[in-house]
Amino acid sequence: MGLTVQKINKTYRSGETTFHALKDVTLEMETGEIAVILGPSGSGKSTLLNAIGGIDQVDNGDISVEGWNVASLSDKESVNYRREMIGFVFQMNNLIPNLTVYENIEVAANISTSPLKINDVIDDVGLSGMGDCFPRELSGGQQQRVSIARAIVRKPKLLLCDEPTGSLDSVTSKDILSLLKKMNSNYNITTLIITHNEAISQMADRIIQLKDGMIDTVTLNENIYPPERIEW
Ligand SMILES: Nc1ncnc2c1ncn2[C@@H]1O[C@H](COP(=O)(O)OP(=O)(O)OP(=O)(O)O)[C@@H](O)[C@H]1O
Repeated sequence: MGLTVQKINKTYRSGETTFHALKDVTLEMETGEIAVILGPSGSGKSTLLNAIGGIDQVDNGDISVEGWNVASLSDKESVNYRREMIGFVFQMNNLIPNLTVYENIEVAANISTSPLKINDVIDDVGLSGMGDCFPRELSGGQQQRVSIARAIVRKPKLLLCDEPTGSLDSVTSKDILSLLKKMNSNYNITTLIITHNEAISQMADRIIQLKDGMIDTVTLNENIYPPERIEW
């Protein structure tokens, strides 16, 4: 079933002015794919991701994610949709500073009916033995690993990443992208990554270029590189 977005429009209004942030955006992804959304600042990348993630409503059009009709969910249904279907990873990891690594992941696990085992996820993201650490004791890359663990523990079907390597150096970025690739393969999670960094598109099955709120191009990538071999 995957993901289908059909002719969605989103306008922001403030006072007299209206800004058309998404214009007839149509795209699709198959289950288990990795797609990258590229585009200049202000082209609508986050608006699109937030609409797909059920954080923000669109004006019209359809969004379907593994059978959920996202554009027509009530507030309560969209809470369930996000809880059952979506994992988010942001540039700023938003970890809770006075909770340990284990507890940060536990908070997310507790809102799921059948989460993964927290210690297994800690191992999966390469933080074995660090469950008792506090975020301030970790590097930026390790903190981002915790936020990926927090997203994964609820077994989402769709992982939405907004500039997941935006504050990391190139070596650490590749590590984080490798981890996202591993999670994508291990759990068959459809993965959508927003980035400013065109190099990241080398690891994606599908490259979506946005321009002025519209889809500029969609390219199916035939030469996929593992993240560690990306030319930065
Ligand atoms: N809440 C809002 N109210 C008014 N305008 C908004 C709002 N959110 C976004 N916009 C506008 O919509 C356009 C698209 O914003 P969006 O954040 O989706 O772009 P982006 O491609 O993700 O940019 P960036 O790469 O800088 O994060 C921008 O021009 C932005 O100013």
